[in-house]
Parts: sequence; C-alpha cells; structure tokens
Amino acid sequence: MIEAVGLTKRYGKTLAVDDLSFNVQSGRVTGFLGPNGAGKSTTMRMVLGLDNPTGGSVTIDGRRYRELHDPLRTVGALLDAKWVHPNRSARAHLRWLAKSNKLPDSRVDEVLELVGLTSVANKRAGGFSLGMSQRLGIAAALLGDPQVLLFDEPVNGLDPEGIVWIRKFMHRLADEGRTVFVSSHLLSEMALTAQELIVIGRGKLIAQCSTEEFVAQATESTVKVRSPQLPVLRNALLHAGVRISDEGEGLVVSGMDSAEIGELAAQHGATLHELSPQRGSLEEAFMQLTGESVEYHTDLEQTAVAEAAELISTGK
Ligand SMILES: Nc1ncnc2c1ncn2[C@@H]1O[C@H](COP(=O)(O)OP(=O)(O)OP(=O)(O)O)[C@@H](O)[C@H]1O
Repeated sequence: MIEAVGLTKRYGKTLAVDDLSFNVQSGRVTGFLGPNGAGKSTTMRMVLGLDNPTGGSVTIDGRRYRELHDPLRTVGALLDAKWVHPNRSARAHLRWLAKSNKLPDSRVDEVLELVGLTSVANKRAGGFSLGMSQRLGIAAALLGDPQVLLFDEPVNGLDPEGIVWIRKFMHRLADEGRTVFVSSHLLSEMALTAQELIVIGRGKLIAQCSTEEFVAQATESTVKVRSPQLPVLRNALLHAGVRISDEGEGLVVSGMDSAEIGELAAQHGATLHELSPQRGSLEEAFMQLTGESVEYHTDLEQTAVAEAAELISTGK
C-alpha cells in the first residue's frame, strides 16, 4: 500500500503538490488523474525518493522509500521509457540493472518473457519503437518482483495495440494482488484501465473513489422520456417539482429516477415510448471537478475531451 499524508512540494513560488493525502490499495489498478501540471509526476517522484517533500510524508508499506532495505524488491517504477543506454541490448540493459541491484541474473529472461521481448532481447534498445521501450521499462520495473508498481503516463504516444497491451498487463498485475498506481491525463484511458481513481488539480486532492462512484457523484444522472402524451407527462413532472428540458421529441428529467417517472406516467395515463437513464461520462465528471484547476484551457483540449467522451460512449 502507498500512503500519502499531507504531502507538499514547493518549487520556489510554485506549489506543485499541496497538502495531498491519499492511499493506494493492493489488488486494484489505481489511476492518478489530473490535468497537465497538476502535480502527478512530482508526487510519483516523492513516492520513489527522487524528490524530497517540503512537508508531509509518503510511505510504501509503512516505510519511506529511503528506509526500504531492498527497494527494487519492494517497488518498481516506469517513469521514463527512454532511460536506456541506446547501444545496449535489452538483455544487457536488464542484466546491468539486475547486477547493480543484486538481483539474480535468471530473473532477466523471466521478465523479458513476461513483457514479450524475448525475440528481440539481443537487439539494440536504441532502435526500439516507443511501444517496445515501454515494455522494456516495465520489464525493468518487474526485475525485483515487487508488490508495488508505479507507472507515469505509460500509454503516452503509444498506438492502439500498445495501449491495449499495457491496459491488460496492468490488470494482470493487479489480479496477482499487486499495488498498481498509474498516472495519466488521458481520461478515456483511465476509465477503461483503473478501478480506483485519485484525482488531483493544481496539486490538491479533488477525489479518491472508485471510477464508477466518481462519475456518479460528479455528474447528475438524468432520465430521457418519450411519450405520445408528452404535454400530460410534462405537466405531471412539473407539478412534482423536478427539472425538465426538451430534447428532440422527448424530455430529459433530472431529480427523479426512471421507476418514479414510470409510476407518475401510469397515474396520469401517459403511455411511455422511452424511459432511459442517461449515465454521465468520466469526461463530464472530470471537467466538472477539475475545470477550475486546469492551468490553461485551449480549444484543442476541449476537442480532445469531446473526442475522449465519444470514445467512452461508443465503448471503443
Ligand atoms: N523541478 C521543477 N522545478 C520547478 N517547477 C517544477 C519542477 N517540476 C515540476 N514543476 C512544476 O510543478 C507543477 C506540477 O508539475 P508535474 O510535472 O508534477 O505535473 P503533472 O501532473 O505530472 O503534469 P504532466 O501531466 O504535464 O506531466 C507544474 O506547475 C510544474 O511546472
């Protein structure tokens, strides 16, 4: 388990991480979500002892990183996939890492197999595609067979096949009972990958809950209704004090669930042609909660969010 208590990091005038408290449980993929510049990488660096907190603390299984006897056997991390000597082969890179951390050489071939790089193990890592480099980075993180794994933006720049591979691999690691903490600003990806979310904006905690709860809490659920006796139904709903808006040939109702609307329609003799609950998307929830904490808004970001929402709603 990873636990942060009042974690704070200041760089000069910038408060990159601001009194952040959260915990990351084992056996689940926990997404660390926030807009660019929210403080995700800084937080991960502090978990790994690469940066010192200005205040508060973060521990892995109750110990600060520097107090761990055998760090690589406790926690593995992928922060920068291109952190490899370009002229070294994948196998040589992992051997060097294993040797310098007193890990058995036999583990190198095991992790190469796990990430599917056995056939290119003797090729120069400098010639690897981004997807292959990510796999090599994950192999390095797994060398010590740690229970806790951190991945900083692992799918950035990957093609769809690479993205799906990483997503499945994370699920597998969590199913093995490991703690998997993965940062991303890609909302649609987190909706598909993470079971739990820790959402931050401008260094502050915005939410920690399951992905489902996050969407349910942050977005208002509505019900779409269509009826040949729409005026009757509209009056009955208005009388009941709920909010309604017109949409196409029907109404969108907030503040009443579908069962109650069905009962009300029956009481007033209105036939229903549609009664469908509308679920909010992670994008809507994210924009609603982090809207004010995004450092810079651009039209391009808005377009990206709309595209991501489309991806989720079509389930692609
Ligand atoms: N070494 C540093 N010196 C000064 N400021 C820094 C440093 N590292 C990060 N920052 C600032 O701290 C804030 C948080 O940055 P961080 O990289 O942790 O965010 P992030 O959520 O990982 O963003 P991204 O998704 O863009 O990587 C930003 O305003 C950033 O400019």
